[in-house]
Amino acid sequence: MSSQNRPPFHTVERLPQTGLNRFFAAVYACAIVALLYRHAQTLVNSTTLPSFSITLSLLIADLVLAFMWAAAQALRMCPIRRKQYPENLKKSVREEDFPGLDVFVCTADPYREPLVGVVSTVLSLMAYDYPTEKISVYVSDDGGSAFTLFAFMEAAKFASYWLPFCRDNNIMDRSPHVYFSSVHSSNSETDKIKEMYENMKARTENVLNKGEVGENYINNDEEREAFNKWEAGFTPQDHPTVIQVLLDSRHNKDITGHFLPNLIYVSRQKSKTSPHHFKAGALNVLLRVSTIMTNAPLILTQDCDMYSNDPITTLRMLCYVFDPAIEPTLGFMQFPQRFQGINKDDTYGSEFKHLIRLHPRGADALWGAYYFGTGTFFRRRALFGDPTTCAKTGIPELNPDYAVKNPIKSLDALALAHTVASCNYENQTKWGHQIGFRYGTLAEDLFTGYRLHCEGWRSIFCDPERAAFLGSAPINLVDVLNQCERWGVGLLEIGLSKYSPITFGRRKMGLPIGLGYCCYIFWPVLSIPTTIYAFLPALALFNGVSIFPKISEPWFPLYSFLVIGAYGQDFLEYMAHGSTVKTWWNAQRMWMIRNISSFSSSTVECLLKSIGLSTYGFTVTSKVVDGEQNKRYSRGMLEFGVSSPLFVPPTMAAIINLFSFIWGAISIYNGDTDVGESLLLQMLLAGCIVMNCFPIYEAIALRSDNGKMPTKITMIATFLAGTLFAATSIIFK
Ligand SMILES: O=c1ccn([C@@H]2O[C@H](COP(=O)(O)OP(=O)(O)O[C@H]3O[C@H](CO)[C@@H](O)[C@H](O)[C@H]3O)[C@@H](O)[C@H]2O)c(=O)[nH]1
Ligand SMILES: [Mn+2]
Repeated sequence: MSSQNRPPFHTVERLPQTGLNRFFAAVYACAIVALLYRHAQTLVNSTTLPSFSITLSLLIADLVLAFMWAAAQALRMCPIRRKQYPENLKKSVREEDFPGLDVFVCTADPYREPLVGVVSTVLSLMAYDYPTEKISVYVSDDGGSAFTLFAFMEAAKFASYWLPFCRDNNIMDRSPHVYFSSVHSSNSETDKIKEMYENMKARTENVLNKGEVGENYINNDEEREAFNKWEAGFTPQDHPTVIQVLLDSRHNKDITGHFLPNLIYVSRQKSKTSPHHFKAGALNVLLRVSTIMTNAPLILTQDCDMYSNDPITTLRMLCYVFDPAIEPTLGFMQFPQRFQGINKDDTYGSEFKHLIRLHPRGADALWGAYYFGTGTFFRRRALFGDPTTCAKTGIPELNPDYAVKNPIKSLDALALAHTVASCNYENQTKWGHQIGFRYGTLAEDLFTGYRLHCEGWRSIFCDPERAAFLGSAPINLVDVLNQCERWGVGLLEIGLSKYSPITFGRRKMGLPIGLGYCCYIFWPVLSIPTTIYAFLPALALFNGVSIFPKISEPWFPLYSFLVIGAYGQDFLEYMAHGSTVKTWWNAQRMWMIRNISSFSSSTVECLLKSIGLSTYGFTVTSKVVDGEQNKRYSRGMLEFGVSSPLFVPPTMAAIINLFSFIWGAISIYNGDTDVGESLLLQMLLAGCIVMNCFPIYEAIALRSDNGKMPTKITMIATFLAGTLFAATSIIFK
């Protein structure tokens, strides 16, 4: 059937708010210009050093905010929404014609990434409604752990029961971990599978707890030989390559006689002396190994905690692959990260509504959605050079067009796979620079997508109602802030490199797309204005110095409009997207905390890194759920507990704003009309920050559980806050 007269595989719709967004942007832009004019005027007229520095600080803060606002507007200009019709695809395309799919799953630490969750993710992906013999799952184990290999050996056995069970009963939750946590009453078949699952889980946990794969857990010589690779001296940081084919779709069948997908365990060679480029390096090894073994034209990259939540996601993706109008330059398709286990009002603002779900719709309309590291289907070819020229790798088998001849277990294929997984293989090659996932940043995901876009590849954002993938988000503040700090470092590494979106990106793709990227890449610079606004107005208030306009001045309504406009738009977008008021409130609180804590720390780290004083690396976010912590999280409490320096800035902001606010309130009560008049905006700002900091006061003074604020942090923050009060009172005098 020609593509003109068949029912559509997908549609695009422009979102109705576009006109309103544009109008509001025009008005708001005028207000920003007026504000900057006021700052310039005040700066010129300022006569004392304190007033000059205050105005300069506010000018810098507002310039950064204005820049980030402009960047976001690029994404608000014409957002679109896409829909897929997999039922139409199924009518027009035969299953035999579906392309092969290589799935990459990365894991890095069996202790921080619990194995039951990791194997459940992989099982959920193996169980797609897709011809099983066309799926190959490659697991990268950067933890170099025999326990991870053992867990996958167990999973391979369990798969031959689990896959037919899902298929025959049309199960939607294909992660066994998720399915068995919700299904209780059942029939004998379910009970049997559940028992097998529990058994697999128990064996995996036993091995991990014992710290060795005991002889009674090993079934045959092939398995024994595999574990023999963990000889003395084998450590996660220093070990040879281990590649183990656990399922071979040409030979291994499930209990109903269907072929199983390929399942391959890969732990690349590591050496303390060669850089391994974290996740990007792991993905490049999988890219090479899979090119040699199966070379499927499509690739799905997945984090170990992001399981498939919808078995037809692969069909949705094919709706674009089979569209000849889109296909030639289609580099990748991104499904948003969505999360399971987030509490009712999302205490830590983990869903990142704008960055993950709303802004990509705008980017999709401009050129293409961002690559978020997980939930992404790539065309293999896109990772090998621009749409017109395929990069040369020097090995015929390492070419996206190569037709694989050797079976995956053949000695030739395995030998070559070991070679390309060795740690020196990439030296003096284009890997990580022009081929594969890109190096040089801890935000390898965004950077790789960005470079692909610069090369001329496009991408598509699919956000179906039922989440395609669900993953875990950290449930304690220190993990949240550490994760953000890493992102911040990674993003600044891109922003400060020769690939900055302001220069390189704008030249390659034009201003709007370059700006759209700035919204992500320069996200950490929000630390500058947020820190200024969190401290300066309160410190000035305490010293009776007015830095904002009086109520009677004509500038007062301008300030009110700028603040209410920005927060109001954000609030309305949250509401329109089905959030609760509390969710929005938490998100804006976390915006403040992240900016003054994680992102200011990222900025410092990045500066230190650029002069060679820091070797900040990729710390894997823990996916372990602690029972007590989880209880407090579900009650919406902020979890401090450990003495992290990242808690100091928010605690200082809490203390300084509280004192200044109380001082202001007392002055007003005493009839000091000047405070009511000229310091009103500072009072309001301090009041809002105090409201945001309620959980911090609670953690300092009212809690006795393990998640309370450590006394050490309270003392350090109080001391620093006191120093700031003292210092400013000298300056302002
Ligand atoms: O040296 C490493 C470090 C991490 N990982 C894997 O990378 C994934 C993401 O790590 P995680 O600790 O979960 O980081 P997050 O901050 O949650 O991840 C977000 O941010 C990363 C970039 O910082 C992206 O790669 C991810 O896709 C994105 O979900 C996990 O599967 C890890 O196992 C490796 O394979 N090797
Ligand atoms: Mn993660």
